[in-house]
Amino acid sequence: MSRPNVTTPSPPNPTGPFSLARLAVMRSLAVASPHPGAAFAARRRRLHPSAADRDSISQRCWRCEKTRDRSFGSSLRVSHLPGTLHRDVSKNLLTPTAAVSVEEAEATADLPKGDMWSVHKFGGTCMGTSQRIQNVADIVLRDLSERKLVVVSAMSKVTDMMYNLVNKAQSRDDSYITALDEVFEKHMEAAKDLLAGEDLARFLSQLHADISNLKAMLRAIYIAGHATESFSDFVVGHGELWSAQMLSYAIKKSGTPCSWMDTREVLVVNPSGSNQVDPDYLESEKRLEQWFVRRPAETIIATGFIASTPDNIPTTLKRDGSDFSAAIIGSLVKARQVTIWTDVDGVFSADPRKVSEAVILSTLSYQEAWEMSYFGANVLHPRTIIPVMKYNIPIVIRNIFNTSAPGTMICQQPANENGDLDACVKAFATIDKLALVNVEGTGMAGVPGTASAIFGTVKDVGANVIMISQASSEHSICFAVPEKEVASVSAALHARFREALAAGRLSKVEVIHNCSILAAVGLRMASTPGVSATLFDALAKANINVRAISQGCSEYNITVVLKQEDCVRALRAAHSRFFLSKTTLAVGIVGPGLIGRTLLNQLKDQAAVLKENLNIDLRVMGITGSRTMVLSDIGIDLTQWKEKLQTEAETADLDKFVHHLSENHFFPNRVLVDCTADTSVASHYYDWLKKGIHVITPNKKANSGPLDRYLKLRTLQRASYTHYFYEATVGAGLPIISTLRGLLETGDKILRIEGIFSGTLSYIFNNFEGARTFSDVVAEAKEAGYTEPDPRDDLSGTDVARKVIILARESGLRLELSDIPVRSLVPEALRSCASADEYMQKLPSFDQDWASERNDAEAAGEVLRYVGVVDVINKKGQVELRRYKRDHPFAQLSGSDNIIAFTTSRYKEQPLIVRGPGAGAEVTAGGVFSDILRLASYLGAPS
Ligand SMILES: NC(=O)c1ccc[n+]([C@@H]2O[C@H](COP(=O)([O-])OP(=O)(O)OC[C@H]3O[C@@H](n4cnc5c(N)ncnc54)[C@H](O)[C@@H]3O)[C@@H](O)[C@H]2O)c1
Ligand SMILES: N[C@@H](CCO)C(=O)O
Ligand code: NA
Repeated sequence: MSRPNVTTPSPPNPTGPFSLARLAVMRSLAVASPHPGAAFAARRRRLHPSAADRDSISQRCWRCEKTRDRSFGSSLRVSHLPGTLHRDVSKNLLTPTAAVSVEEAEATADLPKGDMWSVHKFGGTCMGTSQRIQNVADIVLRDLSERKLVVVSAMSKVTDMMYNLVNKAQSRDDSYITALDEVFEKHMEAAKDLLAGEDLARFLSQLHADISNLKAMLRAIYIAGHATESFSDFVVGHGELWSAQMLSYAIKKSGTPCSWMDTREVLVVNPSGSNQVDPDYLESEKRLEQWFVRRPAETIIATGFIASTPDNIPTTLKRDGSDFSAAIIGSLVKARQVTIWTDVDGVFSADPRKVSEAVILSTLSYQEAWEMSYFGANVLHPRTIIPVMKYNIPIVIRNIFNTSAPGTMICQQPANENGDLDACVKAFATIDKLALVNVEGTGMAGVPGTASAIFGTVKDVGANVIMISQASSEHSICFAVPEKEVASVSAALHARFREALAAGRLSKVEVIHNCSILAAVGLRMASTPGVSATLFDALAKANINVRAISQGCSEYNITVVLKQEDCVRALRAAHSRFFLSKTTLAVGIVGPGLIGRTLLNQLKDQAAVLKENLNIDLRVMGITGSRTMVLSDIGIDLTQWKEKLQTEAETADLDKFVHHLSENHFFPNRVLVDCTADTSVASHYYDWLKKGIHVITPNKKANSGPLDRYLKLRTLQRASYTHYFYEATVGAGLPIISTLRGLLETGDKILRIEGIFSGTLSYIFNNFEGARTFSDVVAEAKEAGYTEPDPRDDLSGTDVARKVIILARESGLRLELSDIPVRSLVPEALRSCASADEYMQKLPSFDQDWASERNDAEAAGEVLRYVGVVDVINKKGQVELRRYKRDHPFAQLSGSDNIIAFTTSRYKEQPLIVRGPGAGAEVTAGGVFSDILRLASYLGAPS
């Protein structure tokens, strides 16, 4: 395939189509001249190949790059890539020719993609300095596409500097002259850094010429005290002219042929009201074709932002104009891809300033990008998407400062491989500072024209309606408008409906201030059940009230209106539900003692597995002891929690701790794990549950405390969707509570629960043999971590009594702790010991008493066992030291084993027995951990 002729950048052309002189005539010719003005036409004639010239031109379609090396005038027709809708360039520009032969068509049908155009756009930041321009040149050179069209903005800040020149001149501030000097300096410095030799000389000569033209024009503006829009656009557009030329020289420097394009020669747009323009694609296409004939180049640097009217008056594409230029040009050349280079890694799933865990989206559909840009996500202006969408040209947003990031591709809907709900919602966005207007009344239902009257009134005050919702009962219609417009909207509605309000046909026109919108955006929400349920569930769990809802039947967007103060929390809750692991739990650990720290270590070891296998994301947001606490917004690094509790700790404050957890709605599900033995901590469960915080604990104090409190707690918990789990309070990790619940919930009748409920006392009596002393064995049990923080709680039987109470209440008995007769193993003399240590020190003096009690039992072929009984039939509980024959199951235990026998209607002859270690750090923490996972599963984690 032969190469087209390539032209070098055009020499400075002070009398070119958009010179100062030209601008002046253009205005006078504007109406008379239906085609590019006289100078442009002359230049075109000059550049247009004559028949003789054309003989030497390699004919090449400028879009699909099919090339024909034929002399002009011979049979020539270009075949185009399938599906690219290309027009035959030869038809438009060259002599009509015979149809292409079949062989020719076949030979050209499958041109590789790389043969097509790649369009890039580099914004002002990318073009900020000479070094950055060089970087842009390098990126362009690295793109191996055969044809490259690069759209550039002015160097950063230059557009503002240029507008400033105009403003100064028209307000007769003669500092415009020094300001223009600054513009000159900036470009001269950059060019000197970047270029050398002849290229530099050419550029500087052009720059000089442009600056002196601008000076004259600004002078005219200064004298007139006024600049028309086209004058202003003419001045401002120079930033792009200079940056495009500099880049094109920089690329040429590396030996790669390159042309620059003044897009005012090509892009034709019509003004279309409120600071917008509509491209004239047909005319632009025609002019682009002409441009290519004149300057067929492989790499073209085009000016962004600027264009001209059909009458060749310079204009701009307005806001985000360079993106728009790239999209229009991309669609004109049917580019393979349009890459928009910017300073972010791509489009985020939510505003990263509000959601620190927002992720970069790898793909977005055109519609999604469109929706996102509406919501102010700094993606692309919606109009940028329209031109490329028509031809399914992907737009890729990439970070010039991080070229390793793949960016976000905006393209036709990519396949949803796994049908996940989270693949349906692509992103979340919010709009603040809104007010809801609610028009309500019985006179609206079935009355055609009410909506029209309402919105006609809103239109008359020029307010922008952001969202509308009307339930099908038609008794009310509500809509959101910007807060700053609501006063006039409300006043206008009151005036418009004065009579209806007076007559009672309308009951109110109400304004709800301080609202925000949260929108979930995703093309695949359409026809996917469960998306809105998941969204609203996430909001409900975060305790967020929804004021209004709107979803169009296109289903690209679900919009909810909420209180502005809830908006960020709502955004985070929704985002984490869809974008983080399926079940995300914010955990607060109270009491990092033996059980608490063992649990933290287990969480640390298992977190990755849970995330990977069960989609459960556990984040420990805070750890508090009785003196210090450490808090985190995203989750404490569990490999370092101990150090953090020392180095980053603050004074413990349980209220603050709970507030931190409940107010952090980054994670919608929150659980407090009480690993203390503290009654006062347990007394907070009610409030925590009320706040929507789940509670998990091995602490027996709440369930064995005053009956009325216990009942209140259970009633609240049953009436809410908040969970309270306490498996480890009885038998540590053994499934005691869950077994009992299983029996009860399936309709079994509990008759009696009897067993050894104390790991400590089990250990003591299992090991209190031979020459061993009682006090030694107690010390061992304490050392092994079986005892309560104060071992007297075990020895006194209180711990067992608490467990008996817990099971009794679970079985429906309404007993108080004081209703349970308990045989205490703490000698009377030691009950008043001030501390556990003092008790442990004095204990040996009672070893002899214990030895004789044990010996008595042994002599009878029996062992001592400390048992608890829940007698459901007689509604009683009891805790005592009993003697059992050596062959009794209770006599067969070892270590800290618990054994619990459930005698029920179904398990009457043989009780259901659960046996195993019932105390100790690992098994207890494991029991607490499994409650956490039970909670996760209640909250929706997969089983
Ligand atoms: N050890 C076991 O085998 C076992 C088995 C089942 C249940 N339990 C229960 O587990 C809980 C913890 O037992 P442990 O052995 O880890 O006790 P521990 O004394 O080692 O730990 C308790 C921790 O809680 C802290 N704490 C106390 N009051 C606090 C408060 N108001 N605020 C914050 N922190 C406070 C303490 O400073 C300590 O760090 C107890 O309720 C116990 O009954 C223990
Ligand atoms: N101290 C208790 C811990 C388990 O609740 C025991 O020994 O059984
Ligand atoms: Na248990």
